[in-house]
Amino acid sequence: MPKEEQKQINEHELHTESHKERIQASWYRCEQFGLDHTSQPDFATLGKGTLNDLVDQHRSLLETTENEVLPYYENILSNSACMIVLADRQGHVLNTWGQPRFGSAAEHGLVGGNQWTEKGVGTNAIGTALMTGEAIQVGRDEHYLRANRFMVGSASPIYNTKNDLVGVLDISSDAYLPQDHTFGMVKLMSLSVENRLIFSAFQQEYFILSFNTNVVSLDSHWSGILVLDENGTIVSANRRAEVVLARDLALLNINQIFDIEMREIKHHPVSLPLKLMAMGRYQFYVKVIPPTQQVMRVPDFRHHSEYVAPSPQSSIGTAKTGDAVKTSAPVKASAPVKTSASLPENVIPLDELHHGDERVERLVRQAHKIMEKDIPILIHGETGAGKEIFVRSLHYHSSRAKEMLVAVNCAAIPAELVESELFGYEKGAFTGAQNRGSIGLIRRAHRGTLFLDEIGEMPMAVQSRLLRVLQERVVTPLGSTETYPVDIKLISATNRHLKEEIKSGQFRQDLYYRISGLNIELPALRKRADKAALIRYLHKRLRFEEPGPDLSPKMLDLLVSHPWPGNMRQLAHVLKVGMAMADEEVLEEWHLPDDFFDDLEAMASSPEQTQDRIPSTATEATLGRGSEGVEAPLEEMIPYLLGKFKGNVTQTAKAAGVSRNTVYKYGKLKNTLN
Ligand SMILES: Nc1ncnc2c1ncn2[C@@H]1O[C@H](COP(=O)(O)OP(=O)(O)OP(=O)(O)O)[C@@H](O)[C@H]1O
Repeated sequence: MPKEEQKQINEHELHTESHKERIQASWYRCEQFGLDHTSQPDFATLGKGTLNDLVDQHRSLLETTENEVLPYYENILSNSACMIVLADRQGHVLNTWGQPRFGSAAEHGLVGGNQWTEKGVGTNAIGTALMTGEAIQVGRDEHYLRANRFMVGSASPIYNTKNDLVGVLDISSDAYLPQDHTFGMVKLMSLSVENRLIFSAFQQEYFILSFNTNVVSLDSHWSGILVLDENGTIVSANRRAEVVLARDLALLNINQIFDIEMREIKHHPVSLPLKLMAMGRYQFYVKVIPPTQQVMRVPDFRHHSEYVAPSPQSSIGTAKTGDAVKTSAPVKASAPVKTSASLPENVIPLDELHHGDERVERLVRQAHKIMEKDIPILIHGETGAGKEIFVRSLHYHSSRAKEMLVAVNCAAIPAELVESELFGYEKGAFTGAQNRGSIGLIRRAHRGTLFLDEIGEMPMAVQSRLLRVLQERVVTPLGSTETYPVDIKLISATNRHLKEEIKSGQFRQDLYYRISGLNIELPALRKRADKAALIRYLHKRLRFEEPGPDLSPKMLDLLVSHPWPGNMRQLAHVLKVGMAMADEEVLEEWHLPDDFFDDLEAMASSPEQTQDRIPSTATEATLGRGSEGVEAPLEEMIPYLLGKFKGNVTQTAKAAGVSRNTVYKYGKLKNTLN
C-alpha cells in the first residue's frame, strides 16, 4: 500500500475514546432490544427467491465490488485468511468472498440471505456500521453476543452518488488481535466502490476532478472527487471531498470552491495537474478528467426562449441594474422583447457591464454594434479584467445568440494540439483513440461566435493557417482535401502587447490586421471610474446567489483603495471568500483573504508601480511585463517567477500579468512545475 494511503489510514484510525463510546452505545441499544449476552443470533434468513430479488436490485453494487474492486485486494486478502462480505442497507448479506477458517456457514452465519443487524445479532461490524453510518471495527469481546466472540469484524458503509447509504462492506476473520490494517483496508475498499460508482454514473458526460494534497496521490482512493456539469455546477462528490473541504458541496459552482473558472477547466490538458487554492486557504493538486463522450451542448435556454437579439441600432445602457425588461428594440417587428430572464444564468446583461464609467459604456456600445457587422473584434485587457464575461454578453445580445459561442483558450491547449483542435481532422488522420475524426472548434462556431482568448499564445504555424481561414472563409481539416465554408464572428483577446510581439517576430503582422477590426481596451479595475458601483454590483450579485453579509461604507472604501492586480477575478474571489468566512451581518476586514492585504502592503511600499502596472510583485526591471518595460521572454520570466514564489502559480500569474494556464505552459517547458 502506498505510504501516503497508510498514513491517511492511521490518521483516520480508531480514536480509542470514541471507539469505546460507540461500542458502549451499541451495547446499550442491544439491552434495549432485549438481548442478553447468552442470546443466540437471530439472522431472519431470507428465502432463496427474496435473496435473488435483492441480488438483482443490487447488481451494479455487486458487479462494481466483484469485478472492479476485489481484484485489487485479492493478493493481500488471500494471504490473511479472512472473509469479505457485502451486505445491503438492511444488513442482508448479498455475497461473500474468501475462505473462512472459522467453521461452517451454519456456525458463523456470514452467508447470503442472513441479516446482520444489531437487533438480531447484537453488536457486530455490519450492523453497527449501518446503525451509525460510519466505519467500525468490532473486536472479539466487543461483540454483544458471546456466540459471535470468535471473530473480528471491520465494516465500512457504502454511499451512492446521491449520498444515500446503499450497503456495507465487511472483512471478518478469526484473528485474536484487532487488525488495524484490515480496518484501513475495508475503508479503502468502500471508498473505492463509491468512487467507481461515481465514475460509472458520470464519466461519460461530466467533468470529474480528483484532488489531493499530494500530487503523487491523485489517483488514490483517498482523493476527493467532484463531478461537474458543463457550467461548473457540482452535481456529485465523494464523501472524502465533503470531509476535506468541510462543507456541503451540492450545487455549488466550482469557482466557489477552487480559484478557477469552469472554462479554464474545460481547456485544461488532462495530463497536467493543477495546483489550486480551495476557498482561498488550502492548496491542492487537482486532476481534470474530461467526459469520455465530449459533447459541446448548446444551453437549454435556446429551446425555451423565442429570444431574438436586439438590433445594433437599439439603445443600450439606459436600464439600471436589476431591471427585468431591457428597452432594446427587437430586430424584427414581430420579435419578442428580450428580458434578462432569457439570458443564460452566467451571462451578464450588456447594460450591467458598466456602472457609470463613460469609457466602458462607449466601448460596450461600439462592440455591440460591430457584432452585427463583418468586422472582427480584438480586446486587450489585463488578466481577469473581464474579457470573457464581456464577450459572452456580446454574443448573447447579438443575432448570433441562437448559435454557439465557442471559447478557445489558446494558451491552454498544448501547441501540438492547437491545430487539430481548431481546424478538426479527418477520420483516420491520426492513429489512436480519437481516430473517428473531429469537426474542430472553428466549424463548431459556424453561424455563431469564435472567441480566441490569449491569441498571442498561438503558435506561428497555426497563425498562418488561421489567417487562411479568415481570408478564404473555409476550413480544411487536417488530413483532408475537402473544404468547409464557415461563417463566424471572430473575437480575439490578449493581455500581451501584440504590436511588440510582431516586432519580436512572435506574431504575424498580417494576422494582426485581420483580427483587429475594432480594437477595444478593457480598462483594469483600478482604472475604472465606476469602481465603487462595480464592487457594490458584484457584491449584490453574489448575495443573490447565496445570502451573505452587508457591505459597510468603510469596507467599500477599503475595497476601492485596493490596487486589484488580478482585476475582476480577484475582486470576485476576495468577496466570495470574505462572504463565506463572515458569520456576522457585516463584512469585516478579518474575513478577507491574506493576499488581499499583501497587495495593499505592496502598494504602500511601491505605490506608483502597483497603480500603473499589471504586476504588483514583479519588481525586477528586466523581468517585468508591460508596455513601458523591456520584456523578458515568457520562457525565462515564468520559471524565474515560479522560483521566486516557490512554485505558487497564482502569484506567478499575477506578477507576470498572464493567466495561470500560461504559467503552467511555460513552467512545464522548463520543468519548474511538477
Ligand atoms: N462585468 C463583470 N461583472 C461581474 N463579474 C465580472 C465581470 N467581469 C469579470 N467578472 C468576474 O471576473 C472573473 C474573470 O473574468 P474573465 O474570465 O472575463 O476575465 P479575463 O479578462 O477573460 O481573464 P483572462 O485574461 O485571465 O482570461 C469572472 O469569472 C467573474 O467572476
